[in-house]
Amino acid sequence: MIIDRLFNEVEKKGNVCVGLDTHLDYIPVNLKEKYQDIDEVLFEFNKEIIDKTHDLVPVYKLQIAYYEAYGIKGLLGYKKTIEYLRSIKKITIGDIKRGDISSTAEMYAKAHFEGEFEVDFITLNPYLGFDTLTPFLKYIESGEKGVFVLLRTSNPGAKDIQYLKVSPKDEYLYYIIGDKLNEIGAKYRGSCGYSSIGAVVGGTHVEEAKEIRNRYKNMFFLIPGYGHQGATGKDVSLYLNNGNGGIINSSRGIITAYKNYEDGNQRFADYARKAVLEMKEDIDSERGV
Ligand SMILES: O=C(O)c1cc(=O)[nH]c(=O)n1[C@@H]1O[C@H](COP(=O)(O)O)[C@@H](O)[C@H]1O
Repeated sequence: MIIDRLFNEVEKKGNVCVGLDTHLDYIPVNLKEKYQDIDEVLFEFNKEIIDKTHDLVPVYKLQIAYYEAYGIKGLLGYKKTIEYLRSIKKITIGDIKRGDISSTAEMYAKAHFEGEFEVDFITLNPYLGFDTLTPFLKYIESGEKGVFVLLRTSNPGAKDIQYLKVSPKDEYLYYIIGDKLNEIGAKYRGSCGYSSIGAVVGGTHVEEAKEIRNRYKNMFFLIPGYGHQGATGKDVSLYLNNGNGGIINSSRGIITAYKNYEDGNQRFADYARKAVLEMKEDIDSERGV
């Protein structure tokens, strides 16, 4: 199952997920001048970073908005990047955060679990209801695919809706979502004990971290918020379980790290590697393995 593959990769390479949220402003001018088309610029930047980091990390996440924003050429850059990652056997997450009625969700599943944009995992937004997850289940059942469903996000506005207290137990809304995902996910557990239906839990809020980890023992977490949004190795480690059970995403903190150095424009991928190594060290010193 895909979740066993991810678990095993985390055992070997640690928890860092490189976020390829590639804004054109993040790309050094010298690289932009070298290529004519946006798809080439996006891909070549991503490829250099991938080539310098793939031995250190288990997984890459691409937030699709950064590619959609540049139209068809942008999406071509997305496609080329995921194809490259898959060709070198890296696990890919398409951060698409979709959620819609089931007939439409069926097409989202087809769009991102098959064809030109095929990835191993996608992110989903459950706020239209749990029936929106159904079209993805046949792919998860095949063992090849997995999802990370938004549970409690990293942004300050997470408190506006996700923290509303709801009946019958007067608990935060995100626990209602978590309990249901846990129930649906039980059918899709791999031999590692985790389900291919995972959850997104922002590392920026730590108050309930232990409770969330203990309540959802079989749920694998995608944990964003490290670095630019303020979460530290100590914060995100609270969501891990014996050093596994979660991957920690950093996007700007890795791909724009070069901007802090005088020779960064020429060596952006070296500085991405350095940022990954520092992040790994920070997490490894806290995760208790
Ligand atoms: O689903 C996500 O990945 C996600 C959920 C969340 O709660 N917060 C969050 O920041 N993200 C994504 O994680 C990435 C964070 O980027 P950086 O803040 O640059 O590391 C972006 O791609 C966000 O869209």
